[in-house]
Amino acid sequence: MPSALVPVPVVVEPAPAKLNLALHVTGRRDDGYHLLDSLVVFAWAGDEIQLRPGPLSLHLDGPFAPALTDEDNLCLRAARLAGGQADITLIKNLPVASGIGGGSADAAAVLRGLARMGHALPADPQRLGADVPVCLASRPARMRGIGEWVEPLADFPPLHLVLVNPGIAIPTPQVFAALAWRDNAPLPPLPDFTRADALPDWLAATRNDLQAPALTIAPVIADVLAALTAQGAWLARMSGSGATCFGIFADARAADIAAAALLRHGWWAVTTELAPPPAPL
Ligand SMILES: C[C@@](CO)(OP(=O)(O)O)[C@H](O)COP(=O)(O)OP(=O)(O)OC[C@H]1O[C@@H](n2ccc(N)nc2=O)[C@H](O)[C@@H]1O
Ligand SMILES: Nc1ncnc2c1ncn2[C@@H]1O[C@H](COP(=O)(O)OP(=O)(O)O)[C@@H](O)[C@H]1O
Repeated sequence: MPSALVPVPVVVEPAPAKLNLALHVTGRRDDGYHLLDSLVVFAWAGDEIQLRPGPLSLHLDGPFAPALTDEDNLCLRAARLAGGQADITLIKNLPVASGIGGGSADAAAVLRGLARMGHALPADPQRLGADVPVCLASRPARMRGIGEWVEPLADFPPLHLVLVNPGIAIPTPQVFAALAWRDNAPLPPLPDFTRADALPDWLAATRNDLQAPALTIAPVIADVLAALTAQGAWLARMSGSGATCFGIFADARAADIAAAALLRHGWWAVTTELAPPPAPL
């Protein structure tokens, strides 16, 4: 007689892409890390983490899995920091080293997933990366310090986004090292973003200070930004240390048309919207 199949419980945790809608570099600490003031949001487009009971192990799947190795993977480092055991599958949908926090979002998703399996969150998630605290929250937030101060925002308007990566991985330290000026003003005061035009007006008064140094390393970023603008984005800007750029469009149809055109350049391009916050832990 065949033995009864016992379903293995799976915890599925999304790892949404992190987007720095604005990023001002406001100083540098003695240890070389930079002080940031950034408005961060999270998009549906992202990786996926699956956790099954078992000894610690990692399986890589998805279109960008070949760009990664298992040993130094942030998923395993996150599980070790939390003292958790799990058989982890990472579906890698996001380009690697591309300014949208893929590794940090994966690490944060592993920590959230392990918490759902009964493990405590580590007290110091930023040891995994400066972006991990904001990725743990995974909701619109202002991020300061080197990333350890995260203030979630109460309300945020929906956005129709296109993410574009020209296929160049840029190491984050190289971009910070190429900064010409490190002592910029903080972000302007945050308005009530639900007010009509508050977000476009506010974004127009902000920048990504890492965009200029990234352009010196990967000039193709200028082509990506120009293509997003030509497709009708009301804002085209690089995220984090690049090279992924985002365009904000008036509606989903305009974003879809733009993404189709950008794919014809041979670039990675997806339409997406803001992700809902993770289920409470
Ligand atoms: C620049 C940002 C903006 O959100 O995003 P990404 O481009 O990585 O997505 C982040 O601050 C990146 O965070 P994360 O990728 O976790 O950085 P870490 O692994 O801690 O640091 C990688 C390296 O970047 C530099 N670094 C990072 C963060 C920071 N506030 N100052 C820095 O100077 C340091 O040289 C550090 O050695
Ligand atoms: N799960 C992971 N996903 C992406 N990158 C990872 C992961 N684990 C380790 N890394 C390493 O972390 C570095 C930063 O990758 P990533 O977080 O995608 O970039 P960024 O911080 O620019 O958004 C890469 O060099 C990559 O090799």
